[in-house]
Amino acid sequence: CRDGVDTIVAGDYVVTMDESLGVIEDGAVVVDNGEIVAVGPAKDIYRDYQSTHVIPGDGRVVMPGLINGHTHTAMTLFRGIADDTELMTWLQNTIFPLEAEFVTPEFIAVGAELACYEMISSGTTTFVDMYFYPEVIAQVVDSCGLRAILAAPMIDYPSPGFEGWQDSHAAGVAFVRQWQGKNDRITPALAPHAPYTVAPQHLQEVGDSARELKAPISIHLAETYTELEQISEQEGIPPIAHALNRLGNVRVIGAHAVFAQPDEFPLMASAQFGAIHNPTSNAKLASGIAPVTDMLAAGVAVGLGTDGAASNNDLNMFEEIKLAALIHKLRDNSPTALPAATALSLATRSGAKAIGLEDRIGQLAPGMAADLIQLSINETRSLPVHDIESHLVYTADARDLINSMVAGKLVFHNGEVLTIDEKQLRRRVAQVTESIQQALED
Ligand SMILES: CSC[C@H]1O[C@@H](n2cnc3c(O)ncnc32)[C@H](O)[C@@H]1O
Ligand SMILES: [Zn+2]
Repeated sequence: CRDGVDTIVAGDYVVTMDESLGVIEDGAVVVDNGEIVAVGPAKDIYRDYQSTHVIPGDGRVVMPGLINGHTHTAMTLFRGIADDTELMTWLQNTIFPLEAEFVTPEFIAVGAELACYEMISSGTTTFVDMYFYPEVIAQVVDSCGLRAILAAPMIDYPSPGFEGWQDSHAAGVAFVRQWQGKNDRITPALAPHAPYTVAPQHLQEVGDSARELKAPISIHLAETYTELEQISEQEGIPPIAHALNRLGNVRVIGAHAVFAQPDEFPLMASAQFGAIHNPTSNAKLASGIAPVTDMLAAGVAVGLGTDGAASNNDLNMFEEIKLAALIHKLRDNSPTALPAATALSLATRSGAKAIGLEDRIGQLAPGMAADLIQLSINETRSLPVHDIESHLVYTADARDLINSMVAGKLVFHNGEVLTIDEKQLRRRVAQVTESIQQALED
């Protein structure tokens, strides 16, 4: 009997997302030193391990923490400020001007903490972000305990903190150098905004920098039909092929891929590429529905994201999982198009592959980081539970969250975010909101 492990987390079900372990009934997960050391039937775990910290499992399910593959954290402060327009109008007429006026390091500190609060309380344990002042976001992530890939924005146009390409590129490289190897939970990355805001030779420069730094890239790709038309006309090939050709052999996390073309799929599947599907944002901006089932069938790694809270308007991954499971049935005119298990995988195992962290997260198995969530399956409003995967996709939501753990440390317990001072956060959000509202009235 091995005693003294940090934590044992039990569940009526442990949904491992691991191919051989599958779903374990009456199971438990053993956590030590930030990692999972064993997963199995609870009776075996209690026979083999002891801990002073045992989280009981009656009426609960344990699963991998959710992975949000595409966010713009501090856009939480623009929630609901510009609804019901299409992407280019939304960006150019509203969002870019708002960002020019309001985005400062203090704005980012408040907005990013608000985003982390929301993600922690809705079961996300890892996210991939692309927003201004990533060094400020990194401090927030460091202290709130989440895991993140934080990508420094690069764009050819003036934007908060930058004149244009040269200084945004230099700042991105400096950010990666500053944060690489500093915190196990934080992977610094580079974020050329999109093929329509970053010139082809600049994409090539980012690719070179990313290779030199061994850093991943996050980029918006093929989000709208306008982008497909514009890039195809300018470059003679569609946006994803264009970006991957220019960026070269480097890990690329491509947000949206709504207009991914079938003849791009083989390249997407063979490159170090992941497509992040953002169903709510794509629906709200009327961009379209990404060909997720076709990409999966072609072997492309696909993850799931919310996008920023200004185009969603929240960061709740349970909504994305359910919406993905529903809209692909409609798109493909088939109820079996995206089964519950596949939808769950987009936010866990497949999502981890799409962002290049499949060796650390996305499954509950020995050797993986101890990033997991425990949800109630005993709420009267959602009884009974006949099929746990169906329950997690179509019925469960953030209200069911009981515990959330990242790298072996609890960040959420019984309705409380343990790593963020909620009262102080609310005061800071109120101050920024008032200043935005005042400026908009003037
Ligand atoms: C360069 S930092 C990120 C930049 O992207 C903007 N943005 C937010 N959502 C989207 C989207 O869906 N497509 C393209 N660009 C988006 C954000 O406002 C920042 O300016
Ligand atoms: Zn985005």
